[in-house]
Amino acid sequence: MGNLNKEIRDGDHPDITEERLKSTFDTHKMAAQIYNSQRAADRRNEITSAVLKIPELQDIKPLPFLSREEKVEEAARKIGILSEHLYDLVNVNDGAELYHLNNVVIGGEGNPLALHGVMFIPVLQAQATDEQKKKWLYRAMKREIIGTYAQTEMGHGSNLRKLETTATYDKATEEFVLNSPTTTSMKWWPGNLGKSTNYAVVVATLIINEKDYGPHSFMVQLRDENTHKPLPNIEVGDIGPKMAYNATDNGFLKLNHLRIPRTNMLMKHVKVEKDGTYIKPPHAKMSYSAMVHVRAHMNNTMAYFLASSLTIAVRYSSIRRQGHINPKEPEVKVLEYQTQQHRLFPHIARAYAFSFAGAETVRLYEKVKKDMESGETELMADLHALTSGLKSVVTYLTMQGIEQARQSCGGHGYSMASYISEIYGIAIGGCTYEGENMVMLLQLARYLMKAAKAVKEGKKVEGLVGYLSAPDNRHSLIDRTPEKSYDTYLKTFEHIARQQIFRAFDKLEKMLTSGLPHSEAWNKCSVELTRASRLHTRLFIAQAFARRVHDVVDFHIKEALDDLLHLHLNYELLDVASYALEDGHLCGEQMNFIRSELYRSLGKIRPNAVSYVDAWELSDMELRSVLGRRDGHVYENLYKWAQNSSLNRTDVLPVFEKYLKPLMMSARKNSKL
Ligand SMILES: CCCCCCCCC/C=C/C(=O)SCCNC(=O)CCNC(=O)[C@H](O)C(C)(C)COP(=O)(O)OP(=O)(O)OC[C@H]1O[C@@H](n2cnc3c(N)ncnc32)[C@H](O)[C@@H]1OP(=O)(O)O
Ligand SMILES: Cc1cc2nc3c(=O)[nH]c(=O)nc-3n(C[C@H](O)[C@H](O)[C@H](O)COP(=O)(O)OP(=O)(O)OC[C@H]3O[C@@H](n4cnc5c(N)ncnc54)[C@H](O)[C@@H]3O)c2cc1C
Repeated sequence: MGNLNKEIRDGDHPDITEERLKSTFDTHKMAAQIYNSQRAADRRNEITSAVLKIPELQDIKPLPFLSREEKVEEAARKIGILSEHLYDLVNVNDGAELYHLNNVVIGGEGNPLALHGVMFIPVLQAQATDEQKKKWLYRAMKREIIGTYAQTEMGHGSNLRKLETTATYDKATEEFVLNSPTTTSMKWWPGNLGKSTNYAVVVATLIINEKDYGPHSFMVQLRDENTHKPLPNIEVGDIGPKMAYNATDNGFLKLNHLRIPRTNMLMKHVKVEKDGTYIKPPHAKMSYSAMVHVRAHMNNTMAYFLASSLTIAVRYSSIRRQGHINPKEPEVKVLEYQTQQHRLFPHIARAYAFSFAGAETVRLYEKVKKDMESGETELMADLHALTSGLKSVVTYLTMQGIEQARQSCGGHGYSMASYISEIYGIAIGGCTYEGENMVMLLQLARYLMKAAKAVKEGKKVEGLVGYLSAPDNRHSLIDRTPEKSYDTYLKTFEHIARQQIFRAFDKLEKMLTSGLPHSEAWNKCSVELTRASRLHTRLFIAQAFARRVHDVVDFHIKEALDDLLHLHLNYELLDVASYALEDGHLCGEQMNFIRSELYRSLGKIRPNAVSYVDAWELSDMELRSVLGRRDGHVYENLYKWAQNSSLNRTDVLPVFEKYLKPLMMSARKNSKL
């Protein structure tokens, strides 16, 4: 049968092997849970092995030692080589395989085709007519052209209805005139817009006969297909270095009365006829589909970022020895400290939870996408509410978890050798892109307030907000349930979310009744509203985790996931317990119960800690971290890694003669006086 932990190899650091030998579950079977099927988990490993055999696809040196130009070039070089091998390495119609290939070969810092795959192709798939697909989509899929999604402007990102770029219809020539009238109207931020792409779907405010029809999508050719020079009336460039993600050329774009044919507006759902007649889409927000596409997939991306940093931190914590618990025994692995466990294990549980919630979200997204193809839009509001809440909560909690992982690695966590700072930098972009987190929490709040209103009016609500109509206990039964029955926990989460939703609703209603205009009342309640959204979303995440554990058949996997779920529920509940203490739903005694369950959980997770992160099956190539090495041989490799520093090329730097020597000479001269 072999070892349950599939990462064990001869020659590994004995401390990490010791951890792996304790595994109570088969890590590859657990990978099947994380990646949603055994086949998907197998394919990831097959792809990694195949990539490792292609020398040109390996990093030329550790990425932190590359300049920005070198990063951009490296990513482009690899994209070129990948194109030659693509069909041998992956099924190009499988998004998960492509995503994995990208993570292994290129990593998260970006590449010239990042937005091409993530938004340009999806927006064409969703919003282009069949004729437009023939013209652009199939060429895009073959990579004959490279595109991006250019929506955000220097002055407006969140409030799409105030985009300043205009697309004015000229009936006489049957063209749209695209114009950026001000500095703030310049497109600013779109990934790969700066230097890589030659096409973009540009989102602009449609004007017909001086009437504003709001944001619409237009296909714009930016650069000559052969010379790559920007076309006339187009200014385009890179916006400069960012916190991270610097292999990507996020760009700016200024359109100067650029004329494009009428047929360049994406018209699957919405139309402008030759005579300027506007035909409405079946749902006003269908053109927001590319954003919903990314939001729906972000849970899994964030779970991946979180799992990556935890893999690094937990593996490192198993070989790092410092201090004593029993003074008579040798120094312990830092993973033995309860504080270290409390710092890391709840985030491991969250990474699993986000992945399971992500799988449910993608399923709903796929259904809505299919419905939309036939003009059916009923579930769009549910999906928008769910993805708005999840993208906000999951990115925020991921940020917290990655930072804890960094701190848990002590000083070496701060070195780029850990690579955690880059992962952090890439991940936290998610708090902002695809809708700033507060803005998106407030979108969910609109949906929750509608549901609360319906309940107050005596109507029954269903689906994601069904619990608002369900019976509630005055007091939580949390300490009176048999072990491994999570119903009472979930009921307590429901109670907390319900109370906060109605608290925000009542506050809003009171202000409205007092005569305050809706938008002002809304603003004055917005902190309470975002709290309601967060609690509703955290309930969903806990429910999705419990649903998955419930469905698992394999005994050992179920047991291991059950331990994580138990930790998750106790940790998360403690985090939001003040809401339940306020109205006496939980009492002090129950808080003690939750705390002691949490500490018990940490102990239960401890022997499997390395295996829980190993189950993500993240190879050394994709982790790019000295601290997170699979074999645990960190110290000698830290030293090797530092040799890459260009400062070590000579023993004495020119700055010595130029600045330091004169400084010291003059100081010495002065002290002799
Ligand atoms: C490797 C990987 C790592 C790295 C990968 C890195 C890739 C990064 C790529 C990043 C790309 C980007 O950021 S692209 C740019 C992303 N930009 C954004 O996300 C902008 C965020 N802003 C918005 O989405 C909008 O402006 C929003 C906030 C929703 C407000 O829109 P509006 O003003 O038009 O609408 P409102 O008046 O607020 O709402 C009117 C009604 O419409 C509903 N509504 C709004 N949007 C809806 C939607 N999508 N579907 C259904 N319904 C919707 C609302 O719920 C309301 O319903 P009722 O309540 O019933 O009336
Ligand atoms: C890494 C990265 C990649 C990106 N890629 C792309 C891309 O490919 N294509 C593209 O088009 N864009 C892209 N963007 C832009 C991104 O989508 C926007 O920056 C994002 O939507 C936020 O909008 P904003 O910058 O206007 O923020 P702002 O709205 O200016 O936010 C500033 C503050 O105002 C608050 N605020 C704003 N409106 C409200 C409100 N109504 N209620 C309460 N508070 C509010 C926010 O909460 C925030 O605290 C990218 C951004 C980043 C960081």
